[in-house]
Amino acid sequence: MRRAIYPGRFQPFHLGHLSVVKWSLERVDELIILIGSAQESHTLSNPFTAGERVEMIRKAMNNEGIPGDRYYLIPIPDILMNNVWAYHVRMYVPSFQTVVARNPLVLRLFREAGNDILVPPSFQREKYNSTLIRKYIITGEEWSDLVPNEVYTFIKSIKGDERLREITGTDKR
Ligand SMILES: Nc1ncnc2c1ncn2[C@@H]1O[C@H](COP(=O)(O)OP(=O)(O)OP(=O)(O)O)[C@@H](O)[C@H]1O
Ligand SMILES: NC(=O)c1ccc[n+]([C@@H]2O[C@H](COP(=O)(O)O)[C@@H](O)[C@H]2O)c1
Repeated sequence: MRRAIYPGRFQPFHLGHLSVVKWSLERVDELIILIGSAQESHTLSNPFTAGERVEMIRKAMNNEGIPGDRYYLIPIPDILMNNVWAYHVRMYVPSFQTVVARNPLVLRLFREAGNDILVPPSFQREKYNSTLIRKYIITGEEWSDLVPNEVYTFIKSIKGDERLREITGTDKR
């Protein structure tokens, strides 16, 4: 049984992330989706709480028909010491052999800790990246086609778009 871990902040979870998840599940039996920077919320770079990210990802996975026994969703707060982060992560999650990532620091830290690495292809990264989506939410440009439908509906339902505009001072009220 091969289990991999896929770390990200998922602020928000977009169609590129979903493609990475599907790509990974074609190669491993189980995927641990590590929701990083779990302590962060209500900021420009990290508008959503860890719990909200759990919810939006699970809704997207359900809608895709990805069975719940093929993945874990585990939020983990950051720590100050990069050097021991991979070991910190190990403490919170089921055992894994492989790491799925494109983030160079994440790759470096897990490689040094002795893990195998799987680097997914870039799925239209110029379009599917959370920074751009957060920018579109703030400027009012269309972003619904960049995220799974359930993520869009969920963010609207918690007024996450209004939150982001409000904390950046671009809310019209
Ligand atoms: N479109 C994509 N195709 C392939 N990998 C991606 C894509 N978008 C993000 N990733 C990878 O998924 C992991 C988690 O990404 P992350 O949550 O930081 O998303 P992001 O879109 O890069 O967000 P941000 O712009 O806020 O940094 C990283 O390894 C990142 O390189
Ligand atoms: N020292 C640490 O706590 C440490 C080190 C490397 C990555 N991380 C986290 O892993 C996640 C990686 O995801 P991103 O690719 O979205 O940056 C982030 O939440 C990042 O903060 C944490």
